[in-house]
Amino acid sequence: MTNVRVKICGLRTVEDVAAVAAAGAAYAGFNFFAKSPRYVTAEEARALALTAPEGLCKVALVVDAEDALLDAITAAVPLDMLQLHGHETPARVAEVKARYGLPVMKVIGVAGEADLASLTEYSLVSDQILIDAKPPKDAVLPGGNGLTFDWRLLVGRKWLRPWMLAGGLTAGNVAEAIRLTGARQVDVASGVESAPGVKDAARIAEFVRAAG
Ligand SMILES: O=C(O)c1ccccc1N[C@@H]1O[C@H](COP(=O)(O)O)[C@@H](O)[C@H]1O
Repeated sequence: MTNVRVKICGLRTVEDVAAVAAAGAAYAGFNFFAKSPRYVTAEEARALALTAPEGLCKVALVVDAEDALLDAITAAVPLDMLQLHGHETPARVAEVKARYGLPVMKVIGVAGEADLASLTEYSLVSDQILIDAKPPKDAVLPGGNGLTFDWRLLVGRKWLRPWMLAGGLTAGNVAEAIRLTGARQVDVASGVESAPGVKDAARIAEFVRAAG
């Protein structure tokens, strides 16, 4: 385990989970957004989650999910956290947290200073905050696009909750992102893949090393 806690998101195979655990990442993310190349069904995620070693935090990524989907996911998959990656309001975040009894990480998409304004309000109802690049208006995916944002926006900031940095991180830029922002946790999806949705064990190991 490195000092900086790493989340590898969008795992689809047993080998992915093993690679994430072997590399020393702290979080393993399963993606339940159907349009994503990283999508897994609740049954697939259950099979993967059952192979995760104790201590690896298993996170379900959902986008504006209704209760029916969350009910199905939480019933099937042994989870440690929910990642809300859509337009969930603070009230919806609070509702999800209360209904499922799991820690909730709300995602804030950032393109400029103004996007940080909602962070305090979301911090009051979330256990963690994930700060990601805001997707382009015409993007199919609300995340996982391999896009960075201006990390200087985060310099010197303090928030009420633990937070994670995401958006276009790779083994080549993660150390600089951490140095600039002071992030103690980072998240990556596309930056450790050989093709969309295909994780690469060597890139995962390299990313975790570079973040450490
Ligand atoms: O990865 C996806 O396909 C995805 C789909 C829908 C919402 C979020 C998604 N991924 C999350 O996006 C960020 C950054 O991804 P990347 O490293 O820039 O590819 C990360 O938090 C993923 O969890």
